[in-house]
Amino acid sequence: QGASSSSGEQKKTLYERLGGEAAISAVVDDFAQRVLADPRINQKFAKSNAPRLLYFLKQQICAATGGPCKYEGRDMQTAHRNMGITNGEFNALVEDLVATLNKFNVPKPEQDELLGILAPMRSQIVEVQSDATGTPLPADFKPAPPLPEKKIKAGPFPKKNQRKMKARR
Ligand code: HEM
Repeated sequence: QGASSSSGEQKKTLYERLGGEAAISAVVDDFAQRVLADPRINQKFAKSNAPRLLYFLKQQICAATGGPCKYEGRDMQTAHRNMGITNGEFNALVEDLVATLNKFNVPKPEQDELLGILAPMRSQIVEVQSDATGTPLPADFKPAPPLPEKKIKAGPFPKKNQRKMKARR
């Protein structure tokens, strides 16, 4: 694989190698189920709007892996502020993601590439340097509002004919 660029082959984006929109959507849905069932971290999600979270998570992963999306959510520090997320809880979330990636038979190189994209976000998300898990959500945490129904229905991925449609206007 390492020699592919010198021989002029096109390297597919991680987005394409993961399987594109349908695969990323299915992976995020499975991952979210695991997270919400994981007592090490699910308290943090108690007040949050799930459709909004899934929307932005899919859009962010699509964008970060070279897909056709633009991430329109809040930056990671702002989104996770005042949640008291620990290092141990960040690790637990990564474990849940790896379990999902294994379930979907995502090959190790692609898993490592995705985890490598997410790893630098740790310092923006973790507020408590501790291995503890299952720590409560601070009582004064205020979740972000739900997205408009229309936006959720349209989904986080650009419409396949969006470019054409815009040009005709
Ligand atoms: C690399 C790891 C992570 C990524 C890429 C990520 C990504 C995101 C994204 C894209 C959003 C939506 C932002 C928005 O609403 O504008 C979000 C929100 C949220 N994340 Fe994370 N996250 C990560 C780690 C974690 C961890 C470790 C926890 C808790 C254990 C967590 C808990 C939450 C919660 C509760 C929300 C909703 C916030 C609200 O309702 O205002 N995240 N995250």
